[in-house]
Amino acid sequence: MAKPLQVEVYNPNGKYRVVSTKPMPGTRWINLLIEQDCRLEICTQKKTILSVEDIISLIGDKCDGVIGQLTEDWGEKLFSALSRAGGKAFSNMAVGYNNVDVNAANKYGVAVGNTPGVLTETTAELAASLSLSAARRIVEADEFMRAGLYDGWLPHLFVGNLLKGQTVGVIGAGRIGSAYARMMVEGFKMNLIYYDLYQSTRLEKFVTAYGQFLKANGEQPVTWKRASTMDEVLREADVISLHPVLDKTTYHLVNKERLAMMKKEAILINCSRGPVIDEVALVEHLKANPMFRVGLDVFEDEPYMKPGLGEMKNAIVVPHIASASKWTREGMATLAALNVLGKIKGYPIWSDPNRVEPFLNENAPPPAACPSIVNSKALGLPVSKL
Ligand SMILES: NC(=O)C1=CN([C@@H]2O[C@H](COP(=O)(O)OP(=O)(O)OC[C@H]3O[C@@H](n4cnc5c(N)ncnc54)[C@H](O)[C@@H]3O)[C@@H](O)[C@H]2O)C=CC1
Ligand SMILES: O=C(O)C(=O)CO
Repeated sequence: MAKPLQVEVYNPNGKYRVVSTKPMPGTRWINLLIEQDCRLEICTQKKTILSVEDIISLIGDKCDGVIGQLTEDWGEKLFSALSRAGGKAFSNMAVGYNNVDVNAANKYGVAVGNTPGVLTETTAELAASLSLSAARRIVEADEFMRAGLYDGWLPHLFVGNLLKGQTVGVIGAGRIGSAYARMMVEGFKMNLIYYDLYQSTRLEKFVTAYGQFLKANGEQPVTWKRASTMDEVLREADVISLHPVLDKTTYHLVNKERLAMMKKEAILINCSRGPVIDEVALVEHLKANPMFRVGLDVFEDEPYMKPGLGEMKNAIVVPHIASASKWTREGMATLAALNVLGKIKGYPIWSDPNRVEPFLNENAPPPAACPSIVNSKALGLPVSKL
């Protein structure tokens, strides 16, 4: 028999058994669970990505709920194991849940939570950082400096792109895409073109109002346009940032043909999910177009990069850190724990997953609701009146 995974146990006599597959930042989430009579078991095994078998062993014979990670494969096997153990709730510590087979969860009556809202600005800030770093070639310049190659100012040294007055393109203007768009428009006075299945009226109103403000101050106003196709964004924008969910419709959304539509000196940013870009085609495109630059937080075969990507000077690569601010990660842990706790306690579902602030206020008890359950309708769960 395989050796059991290492766990740390809090409140051993708690009535409800909750498992967290990883230690998570902060302590509030731990306290919230143990104050509500949960025995919490946190897997502390030194193994970055747990297998399905590892998680089945953590679930064991009795488990009321699990807090898991986006690196885990939550499908039929795990939901059936959780259901057999009496579990009714699982929450990803992430807003994206492409690692979860929601139909399988529905089949076993397991509620699936995610953590929207708390990571919107943090993720958008990283997309903005990558945009700036790519435009001004910051990583290349840093490497050059550290290599001792700088021997004096030169007119052509690391010349990049001025963002002001250029066009920023956003694909997927939901919570994060809209926050990124606002940062780039307001911060750098860029014009906006976006593509989404839905109209983002709040974003449009923001850019209109900011444009009017600039005009009233004698400056060139910024503009916005909602594109009717994604290709329009790719052709027109100078900086393009990808923020859709990953599903069948967005897999390889950016492929060889679409890369060819983009401007030769365009910048492409991906802080959504790796498979939204065909990474093999991207490597070829980067090789053929040295002035084209990318900033990537996510990768098609995470944690691996496709061959050649790591050697490309025109690529900035960071290890899926877009949501990595202390406040956000602690908030994600809190929301994930409250999703599981709320379902165990029979609480209703919070009516607006875009308005999660009441759950994050450390000076007040959280509302008696599950902050965000993605399959609440399918399971017929009641909605909170709060
Ligand atoms: N790199 C990281 O650390 C992080 C990555 N993410 C990723 O970002 C994604 C978006 O998060 P939110 O903005 O909170 O979600 P959201 O649901 O508010 O926004 C997603 C948007 O994508 C749009 N969309 C869906 N299919 C599309 C298509 N085929 N073409 C164009 N637009 C499409 C939707 O209409 C929606 O407006 C998450 O699902 C997750 O995968 C989120 C947080 C951190
Ligand atoms: O929340 C998500 O979807 C993430 O990728 C976490 O950073």
